Amino acid sequence: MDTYAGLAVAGKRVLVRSDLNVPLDGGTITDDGRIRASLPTLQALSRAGARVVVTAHLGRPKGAPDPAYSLAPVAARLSELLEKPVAFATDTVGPSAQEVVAGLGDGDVALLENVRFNAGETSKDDAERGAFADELAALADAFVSDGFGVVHRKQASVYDVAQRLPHAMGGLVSTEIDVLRRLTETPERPYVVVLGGSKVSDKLGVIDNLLDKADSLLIGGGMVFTFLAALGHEVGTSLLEADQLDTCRDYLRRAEESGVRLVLPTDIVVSPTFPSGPGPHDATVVAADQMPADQMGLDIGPESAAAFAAALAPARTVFWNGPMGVFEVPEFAAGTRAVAQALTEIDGLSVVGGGDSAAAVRQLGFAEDAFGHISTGGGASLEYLEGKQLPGIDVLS
Ligand SMILES: Nc1ncnc2c1ncn2[C@@H]1O[C@H](COP(=O)(O)OP(=O)(O)O)[C@@H](O)[C@H]1O
Ligand SMILES: O=C(OP(=O)(O)O)[C@H](O)COP(=O)(O)O
Repeated sequence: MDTYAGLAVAGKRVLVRSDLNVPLDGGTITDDGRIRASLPTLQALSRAGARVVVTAHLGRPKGAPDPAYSLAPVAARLSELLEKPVAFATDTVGPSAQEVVAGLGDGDVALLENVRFNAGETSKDDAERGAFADELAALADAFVSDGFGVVHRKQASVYDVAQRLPHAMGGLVSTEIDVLRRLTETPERPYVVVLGGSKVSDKLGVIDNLLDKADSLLIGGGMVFTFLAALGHEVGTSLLEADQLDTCRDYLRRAEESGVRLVLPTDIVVSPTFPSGPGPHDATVVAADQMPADQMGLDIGPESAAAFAAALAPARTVFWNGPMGVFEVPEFAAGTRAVAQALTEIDGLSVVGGGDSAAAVRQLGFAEDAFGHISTGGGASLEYLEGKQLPGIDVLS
């Protein structure tokens, strides 16, 4: 077979946008789930005789090279998992990329350096993004969009490049969409959505639409403190979106009016500083309306974890994005563990979405098949569930 999803790929240079945004500790990958999830598409293309050129991002560098966000460790892991060499270009579209792509034989795989080292990738200016997409497109004859975790981003390697090359949807994106569609069409009720994590400014907005769709919304992680502050409580040095207080008040009012349960934690695990380095770390449980001014909230407390588990027990459909606390550190992992455990016990469809949420359930020792589906995209899943148009999907049709 020399085609992939209807695209002629044999002997062609095929640019694949994957989401290889994995958690790193120093240069060590702490969870390679997203790399594993990218393999079937890359293997299928390679088997079909394509010259596979993978482009991806890591973290949020500021549009210029930054060694802390290099994809070099990812290239090494990708090579191990594919059991074949992966040529690594030390730039994204420059001389190294051009040389690496020119050196590929049929079936070979290369990875380009972090696409977000280029300001054009994430620019809001169409012309600047387009100019960078031109350079990316010049490296290939066709494009496969397989980075589900970024399909909600209107970025050059996701959106603009698809306008410049013959393109197809990758198998990972279509599998993810198939599962999520079940949650939007006829979710069995009660339908509970659990939100947490640290991308608060990105994800607070999704509550707007989810209030019309879910029966209960459970709020944990860094998302909590803007709500607590909106209720007039002290939140110390916790994550806070100070310009979203009115929005949170509006959500609380609408939830009350519409009968949707919007559940906030009643107790919080606090610490004087964000934990770094090996512990033990100072961790104290306080009431959510009595946080000390000089401490930060790093997990939901035990009473809240039990309440969240109880709210999840009758659910027939659950979507969860965003850890309940800084799960990477044992002192602040209990809330995330309790929610994960509750998801494994429901009688219905449980979906965990997001790079860190997926990493959390694996790191905390849960078997992947204990959940209905583990999605590689958190923000992307949430925006899909909201019913939003996703630029990276729309551009393919
Ligand atoms: N209270 C908190 N304060 C700061 N960071 C938090 C808090 N709770 C959770 N986090 C962090 O949120 C991160 C994951 O957030 P996010 O990227 O939104 O999730 P996902 O990748 O699953 O979509 C984790 O690294 C975790 O340590
Ligand atoms: O980690 C990701 O999303 P997620 O944390 O919502 O799962 C994706 O790689 C997208 O990254 P971005 O949110 O920096 O665009």
